[in-house]
Amino acid sequence: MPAAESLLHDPAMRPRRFVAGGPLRGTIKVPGDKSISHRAVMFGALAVGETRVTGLLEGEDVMATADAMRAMGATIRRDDNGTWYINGVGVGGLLQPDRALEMGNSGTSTRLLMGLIASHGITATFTGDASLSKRPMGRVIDPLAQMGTAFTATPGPNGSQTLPLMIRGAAPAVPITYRLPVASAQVKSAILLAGLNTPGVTTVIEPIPTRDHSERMLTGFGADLTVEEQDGERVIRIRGEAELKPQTIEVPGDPSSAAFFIVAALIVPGSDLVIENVGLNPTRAGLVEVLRAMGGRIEEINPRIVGGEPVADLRVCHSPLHGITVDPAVAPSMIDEFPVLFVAAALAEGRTVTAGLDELRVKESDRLAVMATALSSIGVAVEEREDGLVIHGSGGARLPGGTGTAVATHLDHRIAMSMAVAGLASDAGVEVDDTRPIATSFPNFEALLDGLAQ
Ligand SMILES: O=C(O)C1=C[C@@H](OP(=O)(O)O)[C@@H](O)[C@H](O)C1
Ligand SMILES: C=C(OP(=O)(O)O)C(=O)O
Repeated sequence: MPAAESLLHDPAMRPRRFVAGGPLRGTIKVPGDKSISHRAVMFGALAVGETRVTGLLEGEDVMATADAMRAMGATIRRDDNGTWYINGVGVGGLLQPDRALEMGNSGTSTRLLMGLIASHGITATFTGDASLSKRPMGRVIDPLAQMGTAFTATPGPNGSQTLPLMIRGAAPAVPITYRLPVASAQVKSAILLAGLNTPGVTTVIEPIPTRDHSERMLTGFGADLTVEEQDGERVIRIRGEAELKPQTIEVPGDPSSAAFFIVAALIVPGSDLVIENVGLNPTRAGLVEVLRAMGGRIEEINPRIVGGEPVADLRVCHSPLHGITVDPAVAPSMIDEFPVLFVAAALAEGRTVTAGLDELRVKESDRLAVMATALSSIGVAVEEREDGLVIHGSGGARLPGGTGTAVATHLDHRIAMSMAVAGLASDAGVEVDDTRPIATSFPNFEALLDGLAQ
C-alpha cells in the first residue's frame, strides 16, 4: 500500500514554519496531474481489460477514487516501479459497494463518481471529511436527478445539499441536454460519465470552457463523444451504452502543483528553476499567462505531447513583478491557482485586482476569505470583495511574515502550500497550522522544497 494511503485518518495537526532560504535553483519534477489521474483510474475501471498508468498521482484524493472503484468491482494494483494496473468491470458492470464510499477531501472523486453511479442500478453512500462535507452537491444532483437518479442528501446552509448523501442509480437512465449554470468541469464530467451508460445521446452545453480532460480521455478510451462550437458555446455529446477499450496512459505533471514552485522561483531573488514535464493544456495554463503579464520570466522548453496532453519543461527565473487587473475570463483555466497567484501579487509592485471568483468560496475552504485573512496576518494589504481580492504588493520587498498565531488552513492543501511559498519571501517566516492536507494533491511538496533549500 503506498504511503499516501496510510495518512488518511491521522488525527494530529502538523504545523510548520516556512522561512526564507537561498534561491531556488536546479531541476525538479512535480507529481502527476490530479484531474487526469482521477479520470485514468475511473475510466480504466470501466474499460474491459487492463489499463496501465504511469506517472499517476499517489495523493490521498486519487487514492480515494481508487478505493471507491475497488469497492465497485475493479482490480487496481501498483508494481514496485510505480506503474498502476487497472482491470475494469465494463460500462454497466459496476457492483453494489458493500461499504460507504469514503471520499476524504476530494470534490472531484465525489462529483465524478456520483455521475458514474447515476446510470448504474446500484445504491451507494458518500461520506467525506469536514471540508468536503460543507461543499455543495446540488450542482450535480440537479442534472443527475433529471436523468432519473434518486438522492438523499444532508441539508446544508442556505438550502444547499451536502454529504453524507445516498444515491440510487437509474437503470436505464434518461438522456438529457443540460446547459451548465456554473463553469465546472466536475459537473460537466459527472453528466458525461452518467451518459456513458445511458441509452441514446447525452448532451452538455458549456457556455464557458473548463478543463477538457474528460473529453480527451473518453475519446482515447473509444467513447463516441463529439465536441462542437455553436454560437460561442461548446456542445459535448456522448452516445451511451459505450464500450471502453483499455489504454496505456502516461500522466503529465500537474500544472496546479507546478504553480507553487513557479511562484516561489519568481519571488525569491536569485532563483533559476527548471520544472520538468508540466502539463500545459490551454484549459489549465491561465496562471502562466497571468504571471507573464505581471512580468514573470517563464520559458517553455521542449514542448511535446504526453498522454494526449500538451506538456513542456518550464524555466522560471526570479523577476520583478507588477500588479495587473486579471481578466475574469481566465478564471476557469487557473481556478485552483488563485491562492498562489495572490502570493505573487503580494510581492508585486502596485495593485492586483481579481474578480469573477465566486467559485473560490466553495472549494476545500472559502479561498477568498481564508487567503484574505492569511495574507493580512503576515502584513499584506488586502481588500476582500464579494467575488475577488485586491492586493497591494510590496514591490519586491520581503513580506513582514507572521509572529503571532499560525495561519489557519481549514483543511485546504492549496492554502497550506500557498502560505508556505509566502514564507519563503518573508522576514519572520510563516507558520502554517497544519501541513497534512498537502498530501491530498502533492505528497512530496515539502521534500521537494527542502531539497531545493540545501
Ligand atoms: O474536474 C476536475 O478535475 C476539477 C475541476 C475543478 O473544480 P470545479 O469543477 O468545481 O470548478 C477544480 O477546482 C478541481 O480541482 C478539479
Ligand atoms: C478544488 C480542488 O479539488 P477538489 O474539488 O477535487 O476537492 C483543488 O484541488 O484545488
